[in-house]
Formats: sequence, C-alpha cells, structure tokens
Amino acid sequence: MGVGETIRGVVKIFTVAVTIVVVAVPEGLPLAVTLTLAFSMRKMMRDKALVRRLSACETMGSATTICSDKTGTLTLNQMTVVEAYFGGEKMDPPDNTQKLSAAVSTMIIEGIAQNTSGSIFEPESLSQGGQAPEVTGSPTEKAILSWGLQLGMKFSETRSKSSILQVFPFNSEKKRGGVAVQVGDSEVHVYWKGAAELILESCTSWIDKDGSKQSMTPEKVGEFKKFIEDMAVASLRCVAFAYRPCEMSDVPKEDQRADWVLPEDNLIMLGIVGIKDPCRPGVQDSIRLCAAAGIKVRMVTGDNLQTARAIALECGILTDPNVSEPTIIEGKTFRELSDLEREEVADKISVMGRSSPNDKLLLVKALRNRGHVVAVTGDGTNDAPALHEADIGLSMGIQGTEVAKESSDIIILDDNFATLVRVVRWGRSVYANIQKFIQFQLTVNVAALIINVVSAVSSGDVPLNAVQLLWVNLIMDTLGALALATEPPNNHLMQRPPVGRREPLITNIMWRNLLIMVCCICTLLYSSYLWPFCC
Ligand SMILES: Nc1ncnc2c1ncn2[C@@H]1O[C@H](COP(=O)(O)OP(=O)(O)OP(=O)(O)O)[C@@H](O)[C@H]1O
Ligand SMILES: [Ca+2]
Repeated sequence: MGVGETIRGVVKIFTVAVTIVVVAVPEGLPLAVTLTLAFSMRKMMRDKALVRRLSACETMGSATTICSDKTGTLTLNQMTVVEAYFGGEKMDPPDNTQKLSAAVSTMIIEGIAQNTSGSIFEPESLSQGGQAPEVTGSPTEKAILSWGLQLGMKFSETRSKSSILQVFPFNSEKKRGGVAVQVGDSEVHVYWKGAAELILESCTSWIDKDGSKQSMTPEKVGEFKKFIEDMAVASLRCVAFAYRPCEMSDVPKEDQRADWVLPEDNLIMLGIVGIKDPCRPGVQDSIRLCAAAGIKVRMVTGDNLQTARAIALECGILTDPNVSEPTIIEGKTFRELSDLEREEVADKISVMGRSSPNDKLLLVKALRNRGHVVAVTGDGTNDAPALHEADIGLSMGIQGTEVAKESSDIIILDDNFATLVRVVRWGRSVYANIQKFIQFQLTVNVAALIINVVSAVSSGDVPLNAVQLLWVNLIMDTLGALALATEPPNNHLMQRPPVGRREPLITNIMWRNLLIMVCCICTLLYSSYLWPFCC
C-alpha cells in the first residue's frame, strides 16, 4: 500500500469521526436556551418584571415556595390612620381631640412633627384656598403625618419651636424610632414611636386626657393590650407613641452627643394609632393560582402577629382563623430555635409576624436545606442577605431600596404579588420550552448517530458527510430553536406541581417519547434503504 493511500485512509477515518461527533453533539442547545431566556425576559418586562440575572427566569419556574413581604406586595401600601387611642380613651373619629387637654394635644403634635423621617410641604397659597399640603415619606410616616394635619398640626411652625438634639432613625430590627428635642433652655423631650406592643413594654406610666401622668398598672397594661389586639384583629398596623422628659444636664455635651443613646426605658405612653392598609385587589386569585400550581406562599412581615394573621386570612394565605404555632409564628420564637428545629418548623410556617430581616434569612436557609426552591421578596436594605441567599431574590421596584435591587435577580416594577405569579408562569414556560427543544434535538441526534455509526461500521462510509451534516444542523437548530423557544406560556403550566430541585431535566416520559421516535425514524430509513435489495 502506498503512502498516499494510507494518508487518504486516515483522512477518511478522520472525516467519518468528525461527522459522528457533529451528529452526536447538540450544538443548538445553548442557542435555544439563550433564545428562550432572552425572549421571555423581554416579554416579562412588559409584564412589569425586570430580569437582572437571565437564568433566574428559569429558576423561578421551579420555585416550590414564595416568601412574600406583606406591606406593598400583598397590600396596597396606601396607609391611613383609622383608629386612635390617646389620653386613655378611644378617639372617635380618630382626629377628634376635643376630650384631650391642650397640653396633651401639643405634646402629640410635637411628637408627630419632630419624630418623623417624612416631611410636609406647605404651599404658601394655602391661606388663599390654594393647594393642600404635600406629605412625603414612607407610607407609615405619611399616614401619621396626614393624621397630624387632621389634628391641626402646623408642620414647619411646630418644628421651629424646638430644636433636634439627637435622632434614632426607625429600623426594622428594633421596630422603633426616636428623637430628642430641646424646648426652651433646659427642657428636653425624648419621643419614641414604634411597634405598639414593644413600646408598651418600655412604658411605666401613661398620660391621662387632662395631661396628668398616671402609673402603668397591670389593669391599664391589659387595657392597652386589648386595644392593640382589637386593632390587630381588624388587620390594622399598630404604632404607639411614647415620651420621656429629660433635663439638659442629662444630655451629653455637643462634641460627645453623636454617641448619645436615647433613653428607651421608663417611657410615658401617649397613645396608639391603628393604620389601615387594604389588601391588593386580585391578590386572592394570585394566591389561589399559586396553590393550584403547588407553590406555597408564606407571608413574612414586620407587623404584629395578629395583624399578619388578619391580612393572611383576607388574602387567602390562611383559611382557618384558629391556626396556631408553628403555622403562624413570631420572628423571635423562630430565631431562638436551633438550626435543626428551625428546619423542621420551616416547612409548616405560613405566616411569620414581627420578623426582622435576619429572620427572613434564617427562614430562607432552613427552607433551602429542606430542599425547597425558594423565591423571596424584599424591599429594605437589610433584606439584602436574604435576597442573596434565596434561589430567586425579587426586589420591589417602587418601595425597594437600591441595595435590595442590587442584590436581587428580578425587580418587580409594580410591587404587585400578581406580577410575581406571572414571573412564575414565564419561568415554567422557559423550562418547558427548553425541555421541548432537548427532546427534539436528542431524538434527531440519537437517530442520526445510530444511522451513521451503523453505516460507518458496515460499509465504512456515512450517508451524509461532515459539511452536509453541518448544514443540516445549522438550519435545523436555528429554526427549531426559534420555533420552540418562543412558544408562549399556556394555562396548563400553572396546574401542575413545580419541578423543584431534584427532578431531572429529561423526564421518563421524555425518554419514552425519544425512544419511540428514534425507533420509528431508524426503521423507516433502513427499510427505505433495504427495500430495493429485497425486491
Ligand atoms: N416609620 C415608622 N415609625 C415607627 N414605627 C414604625 C414605622 N414603620 C413601621 N413601624 C412599626 O414597625 C412595624 C413593622 O416594621 P417593619 O419595617 O419591620 O415592617 P415592614 O417591612 O414595613 O413590613 P413588611 O415586612 O410587611 O413589608 C410596624 O408594625 C409598625 O408598628
Ligand atoms: Ca419589609
């Protein structure tokens, strides 16, 4: 045998090998995955969800549980003060201060105007019947400031009467915010405002409607608690106002004042307000849709447990009003469990009240350890760790802070729970489209592989050479990917359980279809090839 012939033989073996590799590798897959992700990302944008990490679309489709915030996501975030309890009595309507003495009213108004992170813009034309004052700030602050206006508060005037010495801004961890103001030369007032039952615990006395200070007897504590409970059952957010007088001599000098920790014990209770934040319309339907899709929705909120329960009942997360721990649990109780106990309890939790952002993180960790694919919503800066830890972090486009948005995979532009459910639908469609493409591609590849290998072994030659096969692949892959990747979601997708973490991408049914199709294709091709020999 000559050298030329040997080389030709080697080249032939090489081309056959290349041909077999070309048919065996599903080159179209990355194209199809990217196409379907990019396509649904654009569609999701129209549905008010901005995808930051492409693969999150697909992960969202396999989510088994959603831990959702309450405020703004399940509710409208339009808060108004609808109940108030000051001077030891309920005010009816909540802006009726007739029973309160002037001193008490002044104190309440000073507390509202100074102890706030919001602001009020008072247009000058108001006196001539012009525009109404404009209130800005977080929804809770806005509600309280608007209520202050109803009480007759003159915002800038009240603020100019005293000067602020120190501020402790509200945070979700401590659930309270405070301020120290100097009135006159030596008088200092420290105001606190925050989660009602927590503030109540720090109070040792209360202010009567005539302005006299009464000590906080167990009966009175019971009365306050009853009032908080009643408001919470009516799904109101409860915020308490407390106060403590100080002397200028107790306040550190100006150069050390930055480290001054505002005194938070021995407070005097001024009163409590109940803030209504209605459920979003349509939230019930979305939650029902999730239930049908096998996704458990859990509410994690900073609000009082009873308020959380009432809202959860309203929007359908809970159906039985008498559920108990651990279905409905307080953040503190959950925090104090051991890692193992937490994992056991996590599965059962539907509502977590009075939670801090760290509790959210613990819940996400516990659920993930149980094998769940967890989607979490968050808005605050300190929600960032939970958003990071979750399989899919969803931040709020309107209420969310930049930090939360940066840590999230998807931004829900309208803060609405219904959008979240639409994201799940798109996610499932991405997953289904990828599955369809894989099935198509594998069927063709396996059939082509069998035919090529059998021909190569039996005759030493292949039916189509490498270049021809590449052409076929090019056309088939791109068009196939385009067709299958852009298929829109259908309703059937939301009626089956989530795929979760463990389910294989290629299911048994897909293998079965694949085998049947491969058998059909091979039989057809071989019989058409062998037919002339038989006749
Ligand atoms: N600006 C505020 N000043 C004082 N107290 C507040 C303020 N905002 C909220 N609170 C109190 O803190 C509690 C909840 O605070 P937190 O910020 O943790 O919840 P949230 O994030 O607003 O709620 P969610 O988790 O449902 O979105 C409320 O129940 C209320 O009593
Ligand atoms: Ca929150």
